[in-house]
Amino acid sequence: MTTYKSTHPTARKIIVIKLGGSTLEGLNEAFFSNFKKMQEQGYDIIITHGGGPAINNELAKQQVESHTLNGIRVTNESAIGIVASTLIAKVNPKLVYELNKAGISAIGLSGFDQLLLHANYLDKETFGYVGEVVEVNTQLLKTLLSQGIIPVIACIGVTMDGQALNINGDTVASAVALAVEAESLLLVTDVAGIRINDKFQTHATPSAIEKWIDEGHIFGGMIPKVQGAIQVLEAGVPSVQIVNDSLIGTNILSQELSKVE
Ligand SMILES: Nc1ncnc2c1ncn2[C@@H]1O[C@H](COP(=O)(O)OP(=O)(O)O)[C@@H](O)[C@H]1O
Ligand SMILES: CC(=O)N[C@@H](CCC(=O)OP(=O)(O)O)C(=O)O
Repeated sequence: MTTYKSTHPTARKIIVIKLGGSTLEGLNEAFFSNFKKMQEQGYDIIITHGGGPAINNELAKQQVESHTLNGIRVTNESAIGIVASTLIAKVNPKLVYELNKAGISAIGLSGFDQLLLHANYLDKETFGYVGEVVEVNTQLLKTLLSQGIIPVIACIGVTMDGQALNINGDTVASAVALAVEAESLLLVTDVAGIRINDKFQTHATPSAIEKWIDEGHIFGGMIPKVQGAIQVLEAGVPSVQIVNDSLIGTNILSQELSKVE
């Protein structure tokens, strides 16, 4: 079993919460009040977000083609500008506004801010302008957290020569959770966790997840979620959950729970 040993200098533990684009329109003050409770319980919160539906709308409006491969958007030269401007100039400020209105001190960021998400091309031939995270500027995040400010991160990375790259929101959430040695990663989406044969799973192990992907029970946007979840769990983040906006969902466990009679 992997043991988790934090080298984080502050006593407060960090929860990384990823808000899926599928959920952003429906979030309300009741949901945001969960964040206040977490802060009162002594947790620092970092929010990352996607924006798949907003990006789809904008691409359609501008008649730019895009498709996904295993939940990752193949992003051509015309699409990257639209993806970046939708996430950074529309989705991110709207969410930051809602948070501040709900009394939560939040600041909007993308990978460009103090090289927050330094990225390289994932595989330019296959995916185009899609990134993988090379390094997260954890110092910037910790500085904001120490002031009681919640960083709200749009999933756009930047190369060393200033090219914006599209990174899946779940991948960014996992990279940030790993980098800050989070206590917990919450992936908030539009379903109550992983559903297999019409049954939502309360827990899932990496081996079961791999089987479900192979059998086609897990597909599309759920793939980067479970892959990120397994990666961070194996690297020592103690708790990873895929949940809906009532925070009901699947706990991803590093190994099978022993059966309770
Ligand atoms: N086994 C599964 N259980 C639940 N949802 C699944 C599963 N496989 C694929 N999905 C799909 O994944 C979607 C969530 O991913 P996505 O649309 O990318 O959401 P988000 O915008 O929150 O990242 C669900 O709405 C569902 O259509
Ligand atoms: C490379 C890649 O797939 N990027 C995603 C980024 C947005 C995202 O992840 O949005 P959700 O949270 O709604 O899934 C995209 O272009 O849709």
